Amino acid sequence: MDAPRVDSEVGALRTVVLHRPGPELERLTPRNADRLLFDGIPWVERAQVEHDAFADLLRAHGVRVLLLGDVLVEALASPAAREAGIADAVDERALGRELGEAVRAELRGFDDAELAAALIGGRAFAELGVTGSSLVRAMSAPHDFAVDPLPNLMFTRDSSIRVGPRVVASSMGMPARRREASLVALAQRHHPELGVVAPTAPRDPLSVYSSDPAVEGGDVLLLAPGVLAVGVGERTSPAGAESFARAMFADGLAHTVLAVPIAQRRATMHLDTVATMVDTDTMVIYPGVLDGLEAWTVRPDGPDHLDIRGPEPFRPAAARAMGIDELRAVDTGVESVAAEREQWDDGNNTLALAPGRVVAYERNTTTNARLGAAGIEVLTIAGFELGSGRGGPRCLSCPWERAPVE
Ligand SMILES: NC(=[NH2+])NCCC[C@H](N)C(=O)O
Repeated sequence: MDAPRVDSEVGALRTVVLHRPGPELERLTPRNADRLLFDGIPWVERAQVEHDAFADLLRAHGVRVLLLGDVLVEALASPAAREAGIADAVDERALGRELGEAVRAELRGFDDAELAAALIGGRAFAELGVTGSSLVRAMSAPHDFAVDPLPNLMFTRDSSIRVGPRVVASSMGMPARRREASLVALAQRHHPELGVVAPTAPRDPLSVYSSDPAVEGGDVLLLAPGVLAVGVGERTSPAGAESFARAMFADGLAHTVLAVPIAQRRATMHLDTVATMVDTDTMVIYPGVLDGLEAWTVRPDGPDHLDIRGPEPFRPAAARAMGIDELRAVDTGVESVAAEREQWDDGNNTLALAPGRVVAYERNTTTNARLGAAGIEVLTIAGFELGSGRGGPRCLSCPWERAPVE
């Protein structure tokens, strides 16, 4: 059987990985929300209702939805996966060696479902049975975390990146999200059906590798087969973009990478917060950056050498790399206050189900109306609670298979 592939942002979506938010969101408090990258305290049950509606909409359009929580439990049937997950979750630098070992021992006693819940939802000291002499334990409040929760796991876009048949485990820029990438990679690698093989041989048709300098999936757009745009800003560093580009070139997965500088701000944490593909030749781009967006065009030039040119305006550079006359941008209202409000609420963060058909948050009425006027079919979901972590339909989904675009 051929490996599933993703070669574009818009080819008909066949399979997608989502994560239904759960108890990990109940960990958020006003005291820790900033550190855990949330702007509000979500109502968890409502977030689940919204997420279920999103998954149902995708299923109604013929998309197979894989839920990360289920995938993880199945993967944890492997003893090696259990041990790797536990090793990753227990930070000896925070707990010390003795307490770390005690927490590991307790986690080893959990069944697969309990362990998955602990790896995702974290564990407070009060919820663990570990006793014994530990200064860390003695000096910690009962609700302090012995194992950190992963409330951003539902933003599956960021923690792994599928390009062609390859799955790249991201190297997360934010400390609060570092463990997500290894947990997701573990779930994928050990899952009997997803069956992604070991990370060792980079030229295997299917493999997972992570590039050490930071690169997060929300920054990576597959503009066209062989053409990637990589946002460089708060999450992805220039070194991350470069090592990602080199890996893509070495494995023949891209011929051009456009490095796109974006402001290092919360509102523009990833490239996909300001621009996403809505059709083979059309993007929705936040008007506040539309004219200023630039790109460095990076191409391979011999085995180790890179040909780097720029910076120049993004759209013509992208069009040239994609081999089209023009990369259209949907006009969502030049510099209007509505555009700024809706950018904050992920109005530009659409998920394409097929060329010209996207999922968007219903609240972004101005942006959605402009998309409709430009001939794009917009399917909407509620995102009042889901959006409190700042992420829209694209962030909430990791495409696992898309049909080729014509
Ligand atoms: N691809 C995206 N835009 N993802 C949004 C991630 C939101 C998440 N709370 C974070 O700050 O990391």
